Amino acid sequence: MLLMELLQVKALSKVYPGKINTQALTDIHFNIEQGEFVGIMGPSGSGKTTLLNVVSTIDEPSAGEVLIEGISPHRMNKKELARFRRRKLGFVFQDFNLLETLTVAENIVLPLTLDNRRLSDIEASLERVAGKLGIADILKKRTYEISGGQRQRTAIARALITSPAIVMADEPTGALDSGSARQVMESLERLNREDHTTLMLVTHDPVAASYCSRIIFIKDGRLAAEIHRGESRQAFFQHIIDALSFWGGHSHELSSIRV
Ligand SMILES: Nc1ncnc2c1ncn2[C@@H]1O[C@H](COP(=O)(O)OP(=O)(O)OP(=O)(O)O)[C@@H](O)[C@H]1O
Repeated sequence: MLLMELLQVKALSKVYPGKINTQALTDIHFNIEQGEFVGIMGPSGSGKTTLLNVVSTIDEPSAGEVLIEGISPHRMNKKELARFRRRKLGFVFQDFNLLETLTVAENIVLPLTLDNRRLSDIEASLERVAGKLGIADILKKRTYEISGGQRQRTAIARALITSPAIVMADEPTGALDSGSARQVMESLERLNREDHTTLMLVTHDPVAASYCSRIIFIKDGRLAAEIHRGESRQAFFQHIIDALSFWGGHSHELSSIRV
């Protein structure tokens, strides 16, 4: 497949109005190509979540433009935007956002049932994503009966079931122990490698970030640096640590971490 700019972010700024305005993002430019796995890092308060929220249409930009597959979702009306989100975007959150009263399977297929798909299509899609995420054997369980890592893999399966253009994740490993975090990141890496799923995630965890193919650092709401992964995840991890100690962002916590 030809490389294509799946996401284009142009001159993006975000101001939160208040007694004193907060300039959370200033003149951000970057692109994500189809099949990339991009991490966003930076110190606390640097604007990572704001960036993800504006790019993922949860929030509105104050200036500038976001294009997804060449289309500007921020110009859509409410109904168009809801449909665009459901079909084109996959969301993964730190705290999973699963419905406790539903089973794992029911949670995963929710976006399709909301879209009135045929039952046979829904079942085929469920089988496909559950297999990919290694959760085929827990589909009948309720979400309170499964582990944190399994919950997050359920949430990822739900994000993927519509075959979205891009999956966006905010601290997907933030609520997990290191072993479950690793499994979740390995699942995401596999989805990216085998299916060319395009992923954008915000993380402060350099181990999680080392599974990405590119990291964009932001500081004080501006783009600060960008690094690419070569062959080895170990070497990329070291690059990330070096960049964090230069640009700021949790590097002091890392002295004893194993990759
Ligand atoms: N809803 C809001 N209203 C006003 N100011 C906000 C709002 N959300 C974030 N901010 C401010 O915007 C700036 C960027 O915040 P943001 O949450 O995007 O940073 P972050 O890099 O994700 O931080 P963290 O790593 O701590 O989650 C901060 O100064 C923050 O206080």
